[in-house]
Parts: sequence; structure tokens; C-alpha cells
Amino acid sequence: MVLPEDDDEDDEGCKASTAAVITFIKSLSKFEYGSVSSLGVKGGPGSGKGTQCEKVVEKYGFTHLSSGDLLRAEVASGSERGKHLQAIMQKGELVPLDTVLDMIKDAMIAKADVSKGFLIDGYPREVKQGEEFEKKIGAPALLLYIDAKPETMVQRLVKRGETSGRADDNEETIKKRLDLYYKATEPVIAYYESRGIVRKIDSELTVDEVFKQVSQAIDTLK
Ligand SMILES: Nc1nc2c(ncn2[C@@H]2O[C@H](COP(=O)(O)OP(=O)(O)OP(=O)(O)O)[C@@H](O)[C@H]2O)c(=O)[nH]1
Ligand SMILES: O=c1ccn([C@@H]2O[C@H](COP(=O)(O)OP(=O)(O)O)[C@@H](O)[C@H]2O)c(=O)[nH]1
Ligand SMILES: [Mg+2]
Repeated sequence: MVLPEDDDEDDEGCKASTAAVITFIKSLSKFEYGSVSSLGVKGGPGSGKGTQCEKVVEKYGFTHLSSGDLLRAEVASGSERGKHLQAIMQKGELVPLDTVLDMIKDAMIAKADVSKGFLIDGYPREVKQGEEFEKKIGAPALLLYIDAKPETMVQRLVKRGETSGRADDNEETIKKRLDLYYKATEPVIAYYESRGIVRKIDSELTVDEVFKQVSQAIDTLK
């Protein structure tokens, strides 16, 4: 996959596609959920982001974009770039910010004409990524913060690792992902909290009970 270079002022194609995303995001105000353009879904590894996003897609028809899934798709393609990404992800480290942002932007453009809104799962990973996302795409309408205790997350991921085939669902990498989450990602939540758009969801319950809270949060946007 060839991605546009954002910093290349001569890249007219890239500027045109960024403009297309901005136009689309603005046009979303016509849709059912008022001002909803994108919803951020944050929480630690294994907190249940993917599980809840699937249910939101089913009920609300939003498009689910998981930055981790996009990266895993690139790895699965077997490309040179994918091999490089795999090495980073296997260590539980973060892929460079521009790479992920370009992937999300391309995925949004691809779905722009059919989507009711976007669920951006697992992104931004760091405050700087959030700032870049806002500059290039727009501010999220809401941030769902899927909150679980670290021991719950570890337990869920170890169990998921029995069948997921994910190279990073092993105890050593899980620990690194958790450490990085508390260091780099939790500050993202504080950053959006100051704007009043964070909705904290208790994820220590059953999937359906967690989803009730998620639905309530989304319904406040109606
Ligand atoms: N008991 C319980 N288990 C859950 C809940 N949500 C998710 N799980 C389980 O926890 C594991 C992790 O859930 P995911 O939805 O994959 O978590 P995630 O936050 O997307 O994880 P990453 O992709 O690693 O960031 C899965 O095996 C789920 O079946 C929940 O609300 N309650
Ligand atoms: O915006 C992102 C999303 C994911 N990753 C990488 O992809 C891995 C898996 O991400 P995912 O969101 O699927 O799972 P989590 O880390 O929350 O368990 C992470 O550990 C990172 O190496 C990244 O670098 N930037
Ligand atoms: Mg996930």
C-alpha cells in the first residue's frame, strides 16, 4: 500500500483527499446523530473496545475503524512495510504516528459515502497523535473510555491469546502494552476530559451491561 506523505506540500492528491475527508465530516451533521462525526473509543489493552464497537456497529450503523486492526491487516498482507510493523507490534511498542494517521484517513475516505459516523477504536495512543488527528481530520464528538482493572485486562488477554492468534497476546508483551498504556495513553483521556467529551464506561460487568452504558452515552448525542 502506498500512503501519501503528509508533509509534502507538492502532493496535490494528498491535499485533495484530506479536503474530501473534511468536507465529509462537515456533511455528517445531516445524519441521524446530529453533530456526530467520529467517536473515539479508548481503554487499555483487553478492556473490551473491540467487543463494544461491534455492538455499536450493529445497533447504530457506525463504521468501526480499529487502528490495531488496520495495522494487523498490513502485517497480514506480507508487505515489507508490514514486516517492519510486525516487529514493532510484537514488542508492544508504538508504530510511528504518521503511519497510523494515514491509514485511518485512507480508511475514512474509503467509507465516507456510506458511513453514518466513525468509531475510532484505540486511537489516539498519545496526546501528540490526538493533536495531529484534529488538525488533519477533526475533533471527536465523544470519547468512550472503556475502563477495566489491570488484572482484569491481563486475564482477558491471556484467555483471548488461547485462540486469537495475535502475536502480542502473550504475557510478556501484554505487560509492555499495559505499561505503555498507563504512560502514554491515559494522558490522552485527561486531555479530552478537560473538554467535557469523555464518558467513562465500567467494563468490569457483562458485555451486555457494559453495552447499556455505551448506548446511554451515545444516545445523549441524539
Ligand atoms: N467479562 C467480560 N469479558 C469481556 C468484556 N469485553 C470483552 N471481554 C473479553 O475480553 C477480551 C478482550 O476484548 P476485546 O474487545 O478484544 O478488547 P480490546 O480492548 O479491543 O483489546 P485490544 O485489541 O488488545 O486493545 C475478549 O476475549 C472478550 O471476549 C466484558 O464486558 N466482560
Ligand atoms: O494507533 C496505534 C494502534 C496500535 N498500535 C500497535 O498495535 C498494537 C496492537 O494494538 P491494539 O489497539 O489492537 O491493541 P492493544 O495495544 O490495545 O492491546 C499495539 O501494541 C501497538 O504496537 C500502534 O502502534 N498505534
Ligand atoms: Mg481491539
